[in-house]
Amino acid sequence: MENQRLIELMDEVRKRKPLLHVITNRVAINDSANGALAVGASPIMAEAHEEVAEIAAISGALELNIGNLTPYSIESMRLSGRAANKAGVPIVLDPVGAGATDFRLQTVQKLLEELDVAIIRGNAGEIAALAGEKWAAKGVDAGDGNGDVTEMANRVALSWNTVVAVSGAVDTITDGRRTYHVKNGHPLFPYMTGSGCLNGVIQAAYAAVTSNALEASFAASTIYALAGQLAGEKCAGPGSFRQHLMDELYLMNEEKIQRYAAVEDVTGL
Ligand SMILES: Nc1ncnc2c1ncn2[C@@H]1O[C@H](COP(=O)(O)OP(=O)(O)O)[C@@H](O)[C@H]1O
Ligand SMILES: Cc1ncsc1CCOP(=O)(O)O
Ligand SMILES: [Mg+2]
Repeated sequence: MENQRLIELMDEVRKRKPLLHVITNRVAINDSANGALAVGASPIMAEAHEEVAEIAAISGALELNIGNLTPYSIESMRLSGRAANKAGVPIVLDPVGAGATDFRLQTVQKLLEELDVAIIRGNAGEIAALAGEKWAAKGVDAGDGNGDVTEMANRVALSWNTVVAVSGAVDTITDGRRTYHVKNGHPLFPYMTGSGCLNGVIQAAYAAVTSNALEASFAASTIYALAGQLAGEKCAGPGSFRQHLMDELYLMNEEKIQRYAAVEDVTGL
């Protein structure tokens, strides 16, 4: 995918300011809302059963994040997800900690069976859990494993007919046929809790402006990782990284993308 297309999509998000319906965990909720605003989207965090279907149906995209699951929030996800599917609103799912407990994994599998999900975004441990691979995930963190991340991502994408974005030092984005790597990023990212969750919200912002989920996910992954890279170069530790990340998302522009985006089409390699 050409850098020019990334830039067009970035401009489109800023121009259209899509409404994003986000159901997320209480750790990441504030940074997720601020990051959505920084890229030009308009977030609403809502999980009351009385209103979620209505909000999902009028949104540009719906993001479901299972970081703090409760029976109540699971029902919020089902109700909003069904309304989104009915209205043709794309859904992004972040399977936070899917490798940590059976409850999380089973909830994700049930959501995927019931809903048509455009993008699954997770770290390697979470995608390995969905692929049924052995992997030493560590709570909500990626942990360690020997599996081939690209192969696992392709498999998960094909089984659920979706796009999979695996984050890490290198991000892998695939629909099971075409696969991209994004090499931007910064080692401070894993020190900011909720940075993966915010990535998911930005995937939703881009999914709201194109019906091509693969290009949405690739653009969101690249712009987010690059913003983090530029933020990391300006700061000393996790506290100021968070502030600089918000600034760099807001300040992202054509020149930075043309100069620094480190992406590769690895299809068939
Ligand atoms: N070691 C790393 N080096 C550079 N960038 C990273 C590294 N780990 C994660 N990232 C970046 O951090 C962002 C959040 O991803 P990640 O930390 O994997 O999510 P999660 O918080 O869900 O585990 C992604 O954009 C990814 O590119
Ligand atoms: C620490 C924690 N515990 C439950 S959700 C959560 C946040 C996880 O965020 P991320 O996946 O973005 O690191
Ligand atoms: Mg995560």
